[in-house]
Amino acid sequence: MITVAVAGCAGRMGSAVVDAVKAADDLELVCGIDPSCPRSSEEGAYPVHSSVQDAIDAADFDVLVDFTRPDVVEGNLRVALPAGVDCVVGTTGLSDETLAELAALAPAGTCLFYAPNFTTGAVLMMEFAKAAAPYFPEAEVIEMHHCKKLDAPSGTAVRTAALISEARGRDSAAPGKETEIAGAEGARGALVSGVPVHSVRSMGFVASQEAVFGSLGQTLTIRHDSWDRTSYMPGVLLGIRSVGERDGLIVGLENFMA
Ligand SMILES: NC(=O)C1=CN([C@@H]2O[C@H](COP(=O)(O)OP(=O)(O)OC[C@H]3O[C@@H](n4cnc5c(N)ncnc54)[C@H](OP(=O)(O)O)[C@@H]3O)[C@@H](O)[C@H]2O)C=CC1
Ligand SMILES: O=C(O)C1=N[C@H](C(=O)O)C[C@H](O)C1
Repeated sequence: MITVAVAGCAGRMGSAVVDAVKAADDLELVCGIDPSCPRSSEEGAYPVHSSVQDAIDAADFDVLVDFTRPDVVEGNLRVALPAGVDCVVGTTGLSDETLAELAALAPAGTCLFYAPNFTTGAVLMMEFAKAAAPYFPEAEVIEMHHCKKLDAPSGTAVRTAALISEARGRDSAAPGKETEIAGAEGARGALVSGVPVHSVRSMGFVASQEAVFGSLGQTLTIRHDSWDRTSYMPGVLLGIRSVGERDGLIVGLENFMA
């Protein structure tokens, strides 16, 4: 049995993870961590703590899952990793440098696993974008999310841009040569790893992304949509089941996909 604590258990993702862990025969939900936690406390089915330190003081668990906030996750990991708790992190907004620094806080045998996106479809979308990148001089990323998302651009878009940039080894030719219209700066998006990234926030979306490639007389669009947060759960459970056998920093669900 793998024992699990879920940070952000009252949130959109955290509450779905709680349900998925409870439904899995080989996993045991030890507690949640969430200072607001209305849903969990009402249900009363499992203890909910207001900090990771309180959770560690109260009970042992093998894995901490974190779906909290970009301004909270680092503090949670600074407590959990030195205590030797394997961490499965979906919260976006941490830089590569910070992830490496946090992983170094953990004793040998402890794993920090971060996936900017836990859906198999988004992992494949990024792999296909990486494969296409060398063949197209232009590439741009458009990501579309629900209005309550706190960060922009999305973690998936940042990772996709980095993969495109690595695969083609040069910046896009497009941005920077246009005349900016006063009051409309930013129309060409944010340059991430040399790739323009555009963020849309609207009701109706959960999470969608297009990687748009262009060359002479042709475009290639690679698109992924998550229409429901259940799409992330198989990947999160795979991460929980896999981290115990791994060590150090691992970035990306592709590392565990067969
Ligand atoms: N990697 C992936 O596949 C995915 C990643 N995400 C990422 O996950 C993160 C969470 O997203 P989402 O579930 O939509 O956000 P929510 O705002 O719905 O959930 C976050 C929860 O964390 C709580 N929280 C705040 N501070 C703490 C703390 N110190 N300890 C524990 N919990 C805390 C929040 O409480 P309060 O509301 O009171 O602040 C809230 O209940 C985001 O960074 C998002 O980008 C989302 C979907 C998929
Ligand atoms: O906040 C979200 O909802 C999502 N966040 C992740 C990201 O920033 O890429 C993953 C997915 O896009 C949903």
